[in-house]
Amino acid sequence: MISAWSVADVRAAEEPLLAAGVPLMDRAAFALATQVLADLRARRRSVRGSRVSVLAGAGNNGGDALFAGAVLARRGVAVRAVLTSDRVHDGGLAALRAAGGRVVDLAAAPERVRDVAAEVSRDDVVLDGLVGIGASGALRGRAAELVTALGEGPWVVAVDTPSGIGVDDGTVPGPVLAADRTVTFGAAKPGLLLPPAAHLVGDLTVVDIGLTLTGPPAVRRLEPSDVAGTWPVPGAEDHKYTRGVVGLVAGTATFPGAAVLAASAAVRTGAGMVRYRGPDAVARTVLAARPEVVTAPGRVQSWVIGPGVPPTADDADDGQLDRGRAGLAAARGELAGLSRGPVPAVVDAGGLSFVAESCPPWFVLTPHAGELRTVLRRHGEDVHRADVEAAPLTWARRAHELTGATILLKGAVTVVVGDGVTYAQADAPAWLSTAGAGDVLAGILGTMLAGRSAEVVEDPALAAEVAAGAAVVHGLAAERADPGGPVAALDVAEAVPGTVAELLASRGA
Ligand SMILES: NC(=O)C1=CN([C@@H]2O[C@H](COP(=O)(O)OP(=O)(O)OC[C@H]3O[C@@H](n4cnc5c(N)ncnc54)[C@H](O)[C@@H]3O)[C@@H](O)[C@H]2O)[C@@H](O)CC1
Ligand SMILES: [K+]
Repeated sequence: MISAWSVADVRAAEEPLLAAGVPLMDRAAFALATQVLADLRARRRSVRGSRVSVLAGAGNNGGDALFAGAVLARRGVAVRAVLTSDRVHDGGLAALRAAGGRVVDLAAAPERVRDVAAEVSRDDVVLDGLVGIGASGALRGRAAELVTALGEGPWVVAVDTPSGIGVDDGTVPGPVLAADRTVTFGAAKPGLLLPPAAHLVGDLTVVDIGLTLTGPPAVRRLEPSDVAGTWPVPGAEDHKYTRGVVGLVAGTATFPGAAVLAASAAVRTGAGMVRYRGPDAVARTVLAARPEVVTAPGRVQSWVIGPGVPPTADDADDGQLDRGRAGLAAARGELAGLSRGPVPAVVDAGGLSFVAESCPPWFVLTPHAGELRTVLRRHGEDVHRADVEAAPLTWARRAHELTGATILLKGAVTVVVGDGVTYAQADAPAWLSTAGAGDVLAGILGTMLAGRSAEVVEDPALAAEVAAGAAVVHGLAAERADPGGPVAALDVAEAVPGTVAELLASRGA
């Protein structure tokens, strides 16, 4: 798992060490320089004679970059520091000069921004030390002008964070130089994992500078090993009810495919059984694709409600909205017969249209940005889809506060907000953004929740962890279905058994 801590937590962890005179900046700068040397060797074989620009802002972030520049200059790299502010870290600047680095002061010569940007663009590596965890708002002044003027070209290494991202919330309020690599100090920061800023981070390298971070992380990212470690493997005593039965309310005569995709994914993820609830015509289509599915009512350990169901009854919902409402009531534990007490539920697509009332955390809503906007508007928030896309964490959190449910906000980076926990999962290859991918995710998640049904109802934070785990499995299955090309949703579902087998095999490794 990658854990990210807030700026306040990182500063609190630094404080006692700085008071004790621990040379944190030296450690950070040395680790940064070591990484840049490795990148230079990998990219152009020889370090000597290569050219590096250090973009240095006013604070300690610039200090890190300048000290690293000094280390590089001593190794024979031609280093140019570009200063964007009339303040600069004196020690860092002195070290760079002493090591033979050149200095361009843009604060003193603002008219040179374009020319300097053109020169910097031709370098082998650019170190972005304009601003780090001290950033407030969008990048301003000469720093903003320089970043805007810089074209594509050099390999960009961001120092601690890509300058100008919302370090705690992952927003991108203004110009940011997209990094190929981010070397971050002490711990990852939330904005490095959260969208949209996460798309500007490149490869993330977390450097240990001796900070001890206590308390829960602000944002986590599960890795495959985390999912492998908690996957329920059936034993000799298990049967379909202990494995978990998934109740599925999905599809209509107009959208039968969603039911097939969600059912296939649930079967392929290892559900003890899938009970399909829906119109006869759709049930026949589902059975034709997956004869393992059962259509008789009975006990379930989780519900999946809404894939392929329209949001309003006027759009020929074929009775699915009523079946979905009944399923949700059962998941609350209010309908004896359909389940024994409360069970987890995945609420997707059309199912989202009736989650107005307060939900327990074991309800996982799985909207994309447009659907989240609709849920929020129903709760009185004046919000547009673009707002959700610009600040996914903020709005997923708000939806969690308003509904009580765990929120899985789908996107290239999926954000999951549950009871006191947040996950940001970047598992999905871009090829996965196709019709039906969400239906498959719902089936995978429903099965994973059914397998740990009682635990999820008992532990308010667990639904979020399972949801993040489902995003991992979904992404891995997509890669397996087609490494590097177009991928069809049903192929992703079919790739889940191999994915799970690989995860389980890695447990012993
Ligand atoms: N505190 C420490 O002990 C350590 C700090 N480290 C480095 O220090 C950084 C934090 O240093 P600082 O607290 O000095 O803060 P930063 O260097 O991140 O930024 C503060 C400076 O940037 C300016 N600034 C803020 N927002 C801006 C914006 N939107 N546009 C343009 N300029 C803006 C401010 O006026 C201020 O001068 C970390 O990110 C890390 O790189 C590391 O050396 C590790 C140890
Ligand atoms: K930076």
